[in-house]
Amino acid sequence: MSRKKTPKNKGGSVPAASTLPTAANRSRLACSRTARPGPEALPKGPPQSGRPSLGGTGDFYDVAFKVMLVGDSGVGKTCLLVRFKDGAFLAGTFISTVGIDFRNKVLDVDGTKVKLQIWDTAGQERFRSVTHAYYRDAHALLLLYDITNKDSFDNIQAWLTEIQEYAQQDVVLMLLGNKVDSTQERVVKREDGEKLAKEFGLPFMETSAKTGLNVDLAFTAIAKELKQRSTKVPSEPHFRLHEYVKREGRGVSCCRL
Ligand SMILES: Nc1nc2c(ncn2[C@@H]2O[C@H](COP(=O)(O)OP(=O)(O)OP(=O)(O)O)[C@@H](O)[C@H]2O)c(=O)[nH]1
Ligand SMILES: [Mg+2]
Repeated sequence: MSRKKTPKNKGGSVPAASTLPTAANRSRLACSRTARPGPEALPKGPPQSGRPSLGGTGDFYDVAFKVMLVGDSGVGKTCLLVRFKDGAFLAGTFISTVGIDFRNKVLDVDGTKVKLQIWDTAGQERFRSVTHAYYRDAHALLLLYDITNKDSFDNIQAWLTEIQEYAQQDVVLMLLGNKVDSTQERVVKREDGEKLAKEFGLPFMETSAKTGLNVDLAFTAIAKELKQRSTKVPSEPHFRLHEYVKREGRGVSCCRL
């Protein structure tokens, strides 16, 4: 497998650099405190499918995939991405994402460099039409709710309907119950999350962008699944996403908070 390198500050042929948020806007992507790009900085259209020529940071990679973070406003999508990309949690005033933005991260999956282009969408209703356009090119979706916010959990079914309507049929989907560090404020039981996930046949984990619990695991699991789907090496043992997540996912009681 030949290894690709995307030039710095230059998108690959697809999507065109002009359709992507600028580097300046990307650097402003941060959880809670940072300013978000205004509507004028939004990509003009959805990125086209095609790999491995995604816009990038200059990292070498073998295969590349687009992952989207979706869910109600305030569930912690931006924080989850910042935790995964930078290993940080910036508590403070909540600044809602405007439109859509992305970050890249390359993971080593059993010797294969897997590049994830992770799209952080705005949960607010008024940006739905913008984000809908991006669903069809997504290879994977992380659907989040907030364990301290019942509405965000109740809205998961509506999100699934939306996903069914706009995403590819074979999109890899995972349900995440975020903010598991907030034990006092919990209103959605872990079992309820598990039950819902089972009902829809989804892998499920509880996460915390604040402590980092299961954050790397969620993205790694997605990367493993996507890599397997794209490379299909017969000698490699079959990767089973549900089992992996169940086996590797850690409960809140076992971890530092
Ligand atoms: N305790 C706790 N707070 C979190 C966690 N993740 C996010 N938050 C807080 O929740 C608020 C919303 O987080 P964001 O990541 O900006 O939410 P979002 O889903 O990106 O929201 P939109 O951009 O409006 O769609 C912020 O105040 C964060 O500090 C978490 O894991 N634990
Ligand atoms: Mg956000």
